[in-house]
Amino acid sequence: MNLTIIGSGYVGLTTGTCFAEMGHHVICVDNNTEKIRTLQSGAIPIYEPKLEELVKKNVAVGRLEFSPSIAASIAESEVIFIAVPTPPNTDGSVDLTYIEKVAREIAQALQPEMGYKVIVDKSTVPVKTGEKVSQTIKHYAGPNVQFDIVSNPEFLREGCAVDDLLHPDRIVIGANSEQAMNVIKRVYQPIHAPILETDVNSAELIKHAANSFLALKISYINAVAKVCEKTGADVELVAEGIGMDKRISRHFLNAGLGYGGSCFPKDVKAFINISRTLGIPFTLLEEVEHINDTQHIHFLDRIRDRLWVLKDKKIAVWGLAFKQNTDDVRESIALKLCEKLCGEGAIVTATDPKAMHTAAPILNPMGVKLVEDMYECARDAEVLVIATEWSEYANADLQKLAGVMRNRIIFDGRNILSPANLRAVGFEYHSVGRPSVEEA
Ligand SMILES: NC(=O)c1ccc[n+]([C@@H]2O[C@H](COP(=O)([O-])OP(=O)(O)OC[C@H]3O[C@@H](n4cnc5c(N)ncnc54)[C@H](O)[C@@H]3O)[C@@H](O)[C@H]2O)c1
Ligand SMILES: O=c1ccn([C@@H]2O[C@H](COP(=O)(O)OP(=O)(O)O[C@H]3O[C@H](CO)[C@@H](O)[C@H](O)[C@H]3O)[C@@H](O)[C@H]2O)c(=O)[nH]1
Repeated sequence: MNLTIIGSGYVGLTTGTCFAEMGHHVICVDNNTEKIRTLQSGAIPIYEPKLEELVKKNVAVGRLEFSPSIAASIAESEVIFIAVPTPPNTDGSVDLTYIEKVAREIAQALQPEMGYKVIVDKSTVPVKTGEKVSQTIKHYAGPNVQFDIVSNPEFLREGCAVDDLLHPDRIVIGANSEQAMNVIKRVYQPIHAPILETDVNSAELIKHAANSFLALKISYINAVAKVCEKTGADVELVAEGIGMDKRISRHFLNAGLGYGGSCFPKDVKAFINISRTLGIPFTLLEEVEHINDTQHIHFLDRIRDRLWVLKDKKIAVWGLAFKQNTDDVRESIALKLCEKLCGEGAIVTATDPKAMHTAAPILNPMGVKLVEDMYECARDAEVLVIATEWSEYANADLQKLAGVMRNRIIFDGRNILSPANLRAVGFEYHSVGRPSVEEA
């Protein structure tokens, strides 16, 4: 099938590439001409495991192309996916100006002689956005243009997007016409996954409800972690114990510094706002957000309790990306922590295996020194803070680390190190919701 993806950012590029891998002919469009030039030159603007080789392979066989023009791409495509940003406004509502602009651009490009088109929203949008997109296209397109709107929310996780796209838990297709439903089912025909067929509104709501529920699990375990800290219980054992119940499951019960990234913070905010606008305040989600907003502050309080005054103390931070296996620092808790440490006058050095270039424009003005090598980053530090769950840090050479630090003190915000191993090397070790290993 011939597909166009409008928006060649994280979702557009990864889904477009995976659609090509599934055998479709895909044109990824973006209005950022610089990005399109980069992609056309063979470079990949984001770090995502397995993506580069798939892009190269599918470009080489002519299944994947990049274009700055919506109009030219739409003419050739049966299905048009929208994957543009839906960022938060200051009041938490969703900024839908990108979606509205694309709807107008599609409308202006559609011609009756092009035949029936399916326009699919892949961006995360408030319930009832599909209706607005449909009205907008009808309003701006000429008469006799035939199209349907479908909602097909995307559930990929950054860092494992390719596997998530090619082996998803489920595919949700929200369509109000059988014809549109059948077209999108053909798009996904090569994928072996259950398909949930819904109306457009339900599909849109599934995405916000799913992300908010996952965020709720994280805030829940982080709240439990605080109780563990006060009582000497171990949150890892508690998570295991509750997660063994299949109705709960162990997934997304990793206590830590809280959730970041381009999705959970904005989507929880959006769902709170959508519910409030509908006259049904979702106070449970307000608490989820509050727990997340205060989680890293509580962690910082614990560092301050240990060092007393942070001013002029050298603190090393391992991890800047919002999670492992990505160079994305959007809403990264690690950066918030760096900002607060700098704000108190600490001398902060930081490192990350992939996200130094994305973090640098934010951290350089704060005075954070970025150091490539993780051990050099920790040299002479009074405290090492682990802020992202990279496997490099989980597998750190503790003897080597002990040799470079001024004090052997670690604050592990992601619970990736083993207290027993740290005790053996003589580290003082503090983590989230687990008993500390005190100074030898
Ligand atoms: N990042 C994720 O992991 C993820 C996962 C699932 C869903 N989503 C949702 O997908 C949507 C896109 O997110 P993203 O992370 O890919 O954003 P992104 O910022 O990485 O990419 C969006 C792209 O759209 C382009 N764009 C904006 N306006 C355009 C226009 N008028 N014409 C053509 N291109 C245009 C931008 O230049 C950018 O390249 C959001 O709604 C997000 O919530 C994101
Ligand atoms: O048990 C956990 C799991 C995750 N996190 C944190 O939660 C954030 C988000 O992690 P993750 O969900 O793995 O990454 P995303 O790429 O943001 O993916 C989420 O957001 C996407 C965008 O909507 C959805 O498509 C995905 O299904 C959803 O998992 C990160 O800061 C993680 O460190 C925890 O603190 N504890």
